[in-house]
Amino acid sequence: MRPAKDFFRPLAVGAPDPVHEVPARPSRAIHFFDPSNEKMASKIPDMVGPGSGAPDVLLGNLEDAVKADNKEAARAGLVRIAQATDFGPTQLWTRINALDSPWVLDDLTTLVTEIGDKLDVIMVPKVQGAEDIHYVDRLLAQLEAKAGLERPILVHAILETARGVANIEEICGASPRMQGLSLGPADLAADRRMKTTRVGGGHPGYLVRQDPDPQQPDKQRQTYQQDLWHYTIARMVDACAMHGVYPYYGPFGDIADETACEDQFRNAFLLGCVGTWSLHPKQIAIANRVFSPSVEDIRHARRVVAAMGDGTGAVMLDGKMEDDASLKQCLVMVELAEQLAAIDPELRKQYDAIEVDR
Ligand SMILES: CC(=O)SCCNC(=O)CCNC(=O)[C@H](O)C(C)(C)COP(=O)(O)OP(=O)(O)OC[C@H]1O[C@@H](n2cnc3c(N)ncnc32)[C@H](O)[C@@H]1OP(=O)(O)O
Ligand SMILES: O=CC(=O)O
Ligand SMILES: [Mg+2]
Repeated sequence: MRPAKDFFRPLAVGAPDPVHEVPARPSRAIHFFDPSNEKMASKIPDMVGPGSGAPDVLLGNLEDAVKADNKEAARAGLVRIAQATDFGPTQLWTRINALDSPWVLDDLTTLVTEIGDKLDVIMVPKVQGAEDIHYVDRLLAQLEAKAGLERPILVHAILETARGVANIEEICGASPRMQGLSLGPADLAADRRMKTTRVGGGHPGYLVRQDPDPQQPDKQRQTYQQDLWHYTIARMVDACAMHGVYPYYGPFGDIADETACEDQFRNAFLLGCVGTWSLHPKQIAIANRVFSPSVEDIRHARRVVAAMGDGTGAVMLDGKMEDDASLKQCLVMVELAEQLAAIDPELRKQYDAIEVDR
């Protein structure tokens, strides 16, 4: 661990100063694309915001899902797209190859020196502990200095190994570059020897069953499917909140099952995640819908804010007690709505039309 006095010092001479607080930029949908897939790549310039259908983040993926033979083409494709595109309010992220792969060094050196001024966040897969973040941190500082960048590129870790989960707090606090964490349910399931073969989502076998009725022992008992990812997401949310970084759900691989995708995203939103991945264009609308507070929630939150006056004491609203703590819950919603309204004109219209009565 670096001592506190050195934590915010640049790790290379000439590198930009680290940020002291991670900027709270909306990132409801982190939309993955394969820059080596020409058809997919050709759609990216038209997916840039502002606009309600746009993802908040476009992510050029270089790791899993890109064929080994296409790794170099993907890297070069991302450089081409980034140089040719004005991303406006949309963030540009990339997912580099794993730190033990033969491609990652070239990913970092090429991307930072060629398009470092366009890249907001680098997603690092299969992070095992703080040592992985320290490696990337120093290398990025050296490359930023070489490229003459004026702002630091942030780092996002994917949580997809048991060791990564065990080291979650030290990963979140490893560097001022840490922007957030995503759940990697496919790799994590494999690493933990879980028995689901799905990419995210539930499993019908993971359930609890209603107790037997002693009066009717043969009666069919209700079962309730449980969320396989609850424990991991809850840990992520706490570790991220503790370190002032942001938690995200990850991939939902059953592209056809939009209902279950929405449910999984909503569970993550309710628990504290700020966004999720979108693998297919139709998942963008789901993510944008789920990770934007509803008009009803914002109306209620604003009513509580208005009713609470100076923010202390207790009041009754619609038969329910509101106080300093519930006011803080409501302010989380109101602040998120303000950030989203700044980049999403349709949401702004909806939130602006809310009338607040006592
Ligand atoms: C476990 C993990 O690591 S998850 C993260 C890694 N995985 C990924 O990044 C996967 C990204 N997504 C994909 O590769 C694809 O969406 C697939 C393979 C899931 C499905 O692809 P397809 O079968 O081509 O989907 P589909 O036929 O519905 O595509 C419809 C259109 O959307 C385009 N499209 C599909 N996915 C994307 C995307 N992610 N971004 C932009 N456009 C896309 C297709 O090119 C197609 O264009 P067309 O209408 O001009 O023909
Ligand atoms: O990279 C994502 C995963 O689920 O694995
Ligand atoms: Mg993975």
